[in-house]
Amino acid sequence: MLEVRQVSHSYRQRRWFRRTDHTPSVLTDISFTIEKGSCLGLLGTSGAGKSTLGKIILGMQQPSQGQILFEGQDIYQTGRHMSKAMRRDLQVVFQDCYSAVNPMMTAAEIIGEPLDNYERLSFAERRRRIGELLEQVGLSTADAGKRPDQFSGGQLQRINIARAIALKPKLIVLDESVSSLDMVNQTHILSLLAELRDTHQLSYLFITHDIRAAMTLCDRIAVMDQGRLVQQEADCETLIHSAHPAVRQLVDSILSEHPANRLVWD
Ligand SMILES: Nc1ncnc2c1ncn2[C@@H]1O[C@H](COP(=O)(O)OP(=O)(O)OP(=O)(O)O)[C@@H](O)[C@H]1O
Repeated sequence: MLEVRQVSHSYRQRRWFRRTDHTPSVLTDISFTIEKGSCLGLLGTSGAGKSTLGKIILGMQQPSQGQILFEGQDIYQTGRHMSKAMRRDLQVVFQDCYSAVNPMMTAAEIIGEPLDNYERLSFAERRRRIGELLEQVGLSTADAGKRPDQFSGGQLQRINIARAIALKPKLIVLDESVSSLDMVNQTHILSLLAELRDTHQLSYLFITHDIRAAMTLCDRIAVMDQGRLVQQEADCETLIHSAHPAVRQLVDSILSEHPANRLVWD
C-alpha cells in the first residue's frame, strides 16, 4: 500500500544575502513498504530522522530525493502538494494531544471538522457519525459537548484518534502518539489502536523511541540511526538480540528499567 523508495533528505537553510544552503543529510536512502492492515514501527533515538520521514510520508515535506508511492501513485507527482483524495486516506495522530486541538472547540466540533471538510452530511447524520466515533474510541455521546480542558490526556488522545479515523483513512502515521501518556493510558490506547486496525483494516506507521510500545503494536520494526535504516525485523527476539549499537541502545534503555538488570554499585 505504501512504498518509501530510496528517500534522502536535507533541509534547506535560507540565509540573508546568500544562496540557499543545504544542511547535512537528515535521511539517506530509506526504503521500506507497509502492507494493508499492517503496522510498521519506526524506532530511533532523538534526531534519527523519524519525524522528518513521517512528514515526508504525510505529504508535508517534499524529499530531496526518492519517492513515496501510495497505492502505486507518487504522492508528490503533481508538484509540492498531494491530492485531496490522498490527504483523506493519510491521517496523523501527534504526541501532544493538547496542542493538536483547538481549546475552544467541543469534542463534537473537533471530530466533525474532517467530516465537514470532506463530506456533505445532514445534521442528523453528522451527529450520528460523531456519536459512533466517540463510542469506537471508548468515549460516550455525553462527551460530545465537552471542551479539551474537560478531558484527561488519555481521553483527549482518544478524541484525536476519533478525528483521525473519521474519514476511514487507509494509513495513519502515529508520531509518538502514546509517548506523553502514563503507562496505564499507553496500554489502553495501544489496545484501542490494535482493535481499530483489525476492525477497519487500517495500516499504521508507528513512530516511537519506545521499543516496548512498538513490540506491542507492530508486525515489523525498522530502526533508524542518523538518518539511515539500520535494521528491519518482524521477529522481536532477533531485534532484542541484535548486535547493532543503535538497536542495543534502544533495547538496553528498557532493560535497565527492570530492577534485576540495573547496575549495582558496591
Ligand atoms: N525544519 C527543520 N529545519 C532544519 N533541520 C531540521 C528541521 N526539522 C528537523 N531538523 C533536523 O533533522 C534531524 C532529524 O530530526 P527529526 O525531528 O526528524 O528526528 P526524530 O528522530 O524525529 O527526533 P525526535 O525523536 O527527537 O523527535 C535533526 O538533526 C533536526 O535538527
